[in-house]
Amino acid sequence: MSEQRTIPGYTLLRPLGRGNTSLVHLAAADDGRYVALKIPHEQTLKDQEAAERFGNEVRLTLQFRHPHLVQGYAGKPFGAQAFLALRYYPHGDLTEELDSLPGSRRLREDKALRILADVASALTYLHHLGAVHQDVKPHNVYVHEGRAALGDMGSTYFTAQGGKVSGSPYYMAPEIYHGESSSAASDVYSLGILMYELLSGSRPYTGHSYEELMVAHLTRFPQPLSHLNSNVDRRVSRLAEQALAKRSGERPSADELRRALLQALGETPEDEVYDEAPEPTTPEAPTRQVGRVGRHGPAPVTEPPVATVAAPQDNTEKAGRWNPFKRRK
Ligand SMILES: Nc1ncnc2c1ncn2[C@@H]1O[C@H](COP(=O)(O)OP(=O)(O)OP(=O)(O)O)[C@@H](O)[C@H]1O
Repeated sequence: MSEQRTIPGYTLLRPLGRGNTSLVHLAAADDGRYVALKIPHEQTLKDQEAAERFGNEVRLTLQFRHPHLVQGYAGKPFGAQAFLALRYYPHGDLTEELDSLPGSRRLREDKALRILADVASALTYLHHLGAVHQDVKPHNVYVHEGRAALGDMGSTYFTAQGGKVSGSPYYMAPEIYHGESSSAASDVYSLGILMYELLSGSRPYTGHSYEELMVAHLTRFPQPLSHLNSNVDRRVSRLAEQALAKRSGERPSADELRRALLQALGETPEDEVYDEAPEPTTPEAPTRQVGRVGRHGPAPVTEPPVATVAAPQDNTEKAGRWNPFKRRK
């Protein structure tokens, strides 16, 4: 059991949560720092696809560096002592925060706008690097003192290298349901769903099955956000609608959303500046510089991110048709 494994250099203090892939503990590192220590389940290590997904998460989390991505401190992508040490967020993920709200799941506008602007900033960075996240949803957003960070790089890949298409059905763009590849625009669609959810208190599309959700995403149009919440800035409301355009080419970029959200907060959006900031990642391996992109630029990595593979139409599971409803929360 992963619960019984120990990771050298860390003292496990208490469990924080359990996901499909791993168990996460609050742990004290030997240097005194508290971390969220992700340890893959035994089952994850035995299953090649799941193990690669975890390895991908470790490598990309350590490679990327941005104030609104969950920071990785150290990790080991594969093997019996695979782990990922992350910045610890005492309030857990955003789903937990929304669930704990009294009454509705609606955040105060300024708080929601700030979280959304931060996630849009993280996506702007990833898209700038040519990567797609593929799993933007509250479960993968962590908030501390009002500022948000996007986590879970397990499904992330560089579009130039190709990768396995996936997503969570409540947040998945129409073209993904059609079996097309993920893109920056499909991340923007997921961000559009998150905008609706945080600013109106409910998701725009609901359903009890994968098929019902697919029909909703492909054929329905939600009410304008400003009708559901009169406090929402009309430009933000219009952009949220555009982010949910059925055709990917009609959606705004993550950066346009970031700018609109910051303007709605009364701030003057600045260009994101990316300069080089390499730092060691996995201690045990030589490093290779991937690119020069930023103050929030990626750290060196040991090898290319996982993620080769399956063309979208080949994404079949054992039972036949690919059905991410089974896998993702
Ligand atoms: N950095 C963190 N700080 C605090 N709590 C965390 C952190 N990372 C994860 N957790 C807690 O652990 C839970 C499980 O984490 P997560 O969902 O990332 O696991 P996973 O198995 O890798 O994911 P998945 O189910 O998508 O495969 C989260 O829901 C959250 O409660």
